[in-house]
Amino acid sequence: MTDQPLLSVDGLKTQFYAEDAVVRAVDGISFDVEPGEIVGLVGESGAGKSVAVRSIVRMIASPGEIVAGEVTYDGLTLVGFETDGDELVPRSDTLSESAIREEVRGNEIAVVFQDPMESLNPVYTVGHQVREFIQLNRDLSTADATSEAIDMLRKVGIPRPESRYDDYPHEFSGGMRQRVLIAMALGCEPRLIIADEPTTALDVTVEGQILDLVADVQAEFGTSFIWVTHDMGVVAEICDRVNVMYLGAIVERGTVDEIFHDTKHPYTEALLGSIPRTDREIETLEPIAGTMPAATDPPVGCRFHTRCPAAREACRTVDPPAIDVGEGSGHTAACIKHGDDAYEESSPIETAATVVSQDE
Ligand SMILES: Nc1ncnc2c1ncn2[C@@H]1O[C@H](COP(=O)(O)OP(=O)(O)OP(=O)(O)O)[C@@H](O)[C@H]1O
Ligand code: NI
Repeated sequence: MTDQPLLSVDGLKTQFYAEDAVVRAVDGISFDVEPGEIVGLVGESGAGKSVAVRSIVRMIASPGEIVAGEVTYDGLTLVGFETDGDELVPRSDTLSESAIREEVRGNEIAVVFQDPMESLNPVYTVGHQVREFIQLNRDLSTADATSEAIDMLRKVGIPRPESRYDDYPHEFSGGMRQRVLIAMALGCEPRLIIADEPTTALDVTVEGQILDLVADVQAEFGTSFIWVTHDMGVVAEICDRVNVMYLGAIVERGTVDEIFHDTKHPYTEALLGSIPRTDREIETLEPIAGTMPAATDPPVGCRFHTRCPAAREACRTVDPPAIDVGEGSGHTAACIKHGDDAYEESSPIETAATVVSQDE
């Protein structure tokens, strides 16, 4: 492909500073989003998904800080650093926070966060906010924007949108508020929508409706999406490509087909095994052994080795790079099982996963 990616994330690192520890929430992730594609970001709770997408649009508040990496969107530098002596400092071409707020967020990139109240103003009616948001981003008369707002509210499954238009956010349930945010995002026709688990709180019927709507929008406008979820079922339904995240890092990346049918990373495998799928018996579901270590103190070597069923001695020392495991398709796995002699030559170690299976 000669096309430039719409969004490019390279080596992004974001940390939080606690009293006596540094939380390495996002620890050097890289991925691209091509025009018109839906990219999944999937992983367990605490993997760093929300911090990653917030970093992309520079919505990290103190005590958090983006400390390294680059994010470019359509030629604009959203995050960029250069060295100054032995320090990394923001590069001069990096957009200011106000420029990102005014020129990028909303009209170019719409963001749907996990908590809808973060984005809704309690003192204005829902309809007013949706209409204003649409008008801010599209050249529509108030009358046209009002009917567009009502139309979008209907499309995301809000019953009687004409009368709900004049209700305030607190008169909506959490699920309804989440749908309002999705309506806002879709209604302003951005080129990229970043959605952070927007359907997790909704029931499966509504979730299905919204995923269908996303597919329609994608087909009609060629909109790109980053879809954050911990649900592999959602990934299978709407994503083109997937990034699997564990403890601040992307451990496997590939097309949906590669991730599901040619799984290369033991974490992805465990994740798939722990989640209900229509093609598996419920009885075969197994939770991922052990718990994710704290992001203040990620394991040395491979960050997944403490829970990995396939871990060997070498996994304690080698921090695995993303290894190309496809045939030039971009399928990568950060696991030394694939093509590192050190793995072959070292012996299996006891981990949360192997101890559990011995107990059975
Ligand atoms: N404001 C904060 N201060 C300190 N640590 C934080 C803050 N926000 C997030 N973290 C830490 O960053 C890490 C990643 O959190 P994040 O919310 O990105 O995970 P997630 O993958 O989105 O999880 P979930 O699926 O539960 O939403 C966690 O260890 C979390 O505790
Ligand atoms: Ni999150």
